[in-house]
Amino acid sequence: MLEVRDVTAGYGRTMVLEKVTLAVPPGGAVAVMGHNGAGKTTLLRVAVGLLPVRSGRVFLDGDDVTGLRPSARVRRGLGYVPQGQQAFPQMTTLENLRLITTTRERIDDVLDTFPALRGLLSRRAGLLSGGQRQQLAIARTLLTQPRMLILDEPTEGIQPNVVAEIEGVISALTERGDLSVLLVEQHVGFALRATSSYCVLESGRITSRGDGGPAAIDAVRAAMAV
Ligand SMILES: Nc1ncnc2c1ncn2[C@@H]1O[C@H](COP(=O)(O)OP(=O)(O)OP(=O)(O)O)[C@@H](O)[C@H]1O
Repeated sequence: MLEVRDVTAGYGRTMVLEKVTLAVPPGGAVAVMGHNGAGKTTLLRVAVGLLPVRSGRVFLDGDDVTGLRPSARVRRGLGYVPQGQQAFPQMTTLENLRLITTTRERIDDVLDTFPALRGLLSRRAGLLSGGQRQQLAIARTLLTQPRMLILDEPTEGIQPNVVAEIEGVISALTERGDLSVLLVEQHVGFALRATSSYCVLESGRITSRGDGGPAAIDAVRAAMAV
């Protein structure tokens, strides 16, 4: 589980987050929504340890990890998939996966979640579509066997006809029960279907939060229309 408690953080003298509190329970899935520039990526960077807090604390499985580097948080079960479908373009899909582990069983296990990648193992990552590269990026992170997975806008820049495929993969992950998920996502309908609760971030503050599910769409749209 992840808890961000009363966090204020920013860049230089500019504070982006103001006393943000958010918890992802064990096995739970929380969506963070908000307009461009609201501070969503900044919040994820604080959770991962890429940006220090100005005040407040970050807890992972109940332990205070505020002062820990990203690598130490990864060792404690945190997985982070940043924006932009990152992969090594000159390497094949399989080579990208084998950078994380060479254990074939673990790669096979992860490929069960991404059957679309099975036929692409010898293709260079630079030749994959955006949707395929996003699946590869998530697969690579899953190979580290995280208990807490953080995803930053996984459907961004993906062609509309394959967005549903990405959504299917993420919904399967949030339903696993042994994985907690924090998801930043612009597609409100999908984000609410895939998660059990949501919060809306506006100008670095959480202005609305509640249970997920399709019934929350109107509340989120209203919160984001302000
Ligand atoms: N490295 C940085 N240095 C200075 N300011 C930054 C930096 N990264 C982001 N910001 C600023 O912090 C604010 C929040 O940015 P952030 O990327 O967290 O927003 P976001 O909600 O994720 O937006 P988007 O949906 O566009 O990704 C913005 O005003 C942005 O310009």
